[in-house]
Amino acid sequence: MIGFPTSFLWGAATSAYQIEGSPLADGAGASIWHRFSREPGRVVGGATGDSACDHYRRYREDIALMAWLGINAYRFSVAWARVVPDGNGTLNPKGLGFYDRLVDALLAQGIEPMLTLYHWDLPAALEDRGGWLNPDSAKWFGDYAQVLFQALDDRVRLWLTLNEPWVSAVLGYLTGTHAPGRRGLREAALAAHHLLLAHAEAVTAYRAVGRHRIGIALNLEPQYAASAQAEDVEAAARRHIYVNRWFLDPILLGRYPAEIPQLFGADWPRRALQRAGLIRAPIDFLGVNYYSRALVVDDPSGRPARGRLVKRRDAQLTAMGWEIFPQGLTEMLLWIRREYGELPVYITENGAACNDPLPERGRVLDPGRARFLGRHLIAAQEALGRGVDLRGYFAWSLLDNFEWAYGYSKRFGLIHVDFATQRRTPKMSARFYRNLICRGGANL
Ligand SMILES: OC[C@@H]1[C@@H](O)[C@H](O)[C@@H](O)c2nc(CNc3ccccc3)cn21
Repeated sequence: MIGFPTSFLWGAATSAYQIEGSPLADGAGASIWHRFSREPGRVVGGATGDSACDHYRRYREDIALMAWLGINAYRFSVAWARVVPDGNGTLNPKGLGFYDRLVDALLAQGIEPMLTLYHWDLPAALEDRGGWLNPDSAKWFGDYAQVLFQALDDRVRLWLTLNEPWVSAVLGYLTGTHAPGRRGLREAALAAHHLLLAHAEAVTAYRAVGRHRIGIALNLEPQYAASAQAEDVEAAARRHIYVNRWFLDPILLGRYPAEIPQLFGADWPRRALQRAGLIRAPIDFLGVNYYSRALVVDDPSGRPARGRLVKRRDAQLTAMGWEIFPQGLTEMLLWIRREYGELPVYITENGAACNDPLPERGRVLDPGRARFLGRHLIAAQEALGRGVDLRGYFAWSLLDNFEWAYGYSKRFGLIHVDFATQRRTPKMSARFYRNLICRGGANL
């Protein structure tokens, strides 16, 4: 088995709304998650990101933990409304100042920053102007990206435009389970199209001023038919288009999959097809967020892909109910290479929610998470050995944090957070990952 290259990035990932807290501090504007989490019934336990991990104030302590962990890279996101409180207008120097200090503190520890421009927390002021349904949203995002490129491209060398635009569009505009909580197939398709145009706007802007590399992080999930019956095989194929190709094709090929308008039918925004070519602004690398596979049965009532997810009776599941399926990571990475050619890839998220025990004498025994990480790193190593240009791995997540609609009820962290006291406790999985990084991933 081929080893990991010495240049391999061993990282951990977070996002602004999930860890920072202080959402309105120092002139920051509200985001759609600040607003959505306050709506009754939206988040388990009525939780909000008001405190989260208090990272806005404790970032130096957290960077010391990163240094102890031995990671050489850290993926974080910028809260758009901290930097541009009304989303498209006056800059907030204090908001930008936080990220300026964060980047400097990371570099001082030899930790490479990977900056995600957008991780679901749209400024609420832009939602009031239609949000991702407004055709101007691409320009709003491009203007915001430009501000960050100017301020940080002298130190940030790895940029991501969007985190999982599929989730933003589908959960934010179809199922309504994420902010802004709207429900409509037409809205989801339109939001998705504008998110893709926004991605292209930022990449194009970066080409004019940027000196380093820019990509996008996508949730990619291999779709398997639950049986050999033709209707299940076809349902899995439809969901593969819906979950994976809907975004990969326009970003990497400049066209939507032919099947997409059929899946959406009359709800598909007609002009989208003509403008798909604008979306292919060549990227330098692809971020793959991998958690699990999907097992699919035919479901004529399921919209838009007419497929339903099932679980094998003997499946090993995480605390999210997601099947633990490391081989799906190898297969997804190999498929991307076959389908879209040689493109550097980073695993920008991979991790598991576990029912961790409470800290006891300064220890949290989470063997399941350590095993999850180990098995997925073996799967990543397999892909490397078969020619995938894999550049790095970012464990989700550095810290237990605000897990969106699940609030604080699901823990993904390598480091336990007691949200009442903000005490951090590295888990067994953190020690496992630290030891693994120390030996460059050898002897997995
Ligand atoms: O759920 C764990 C993480 C989440 O905390 C991150 O913010 C987000 O980037 C993230 N994406 C996935 C995988 N994609 C997904 C699919 C459906 C619903 C929610 C997430 C998992 N996660």
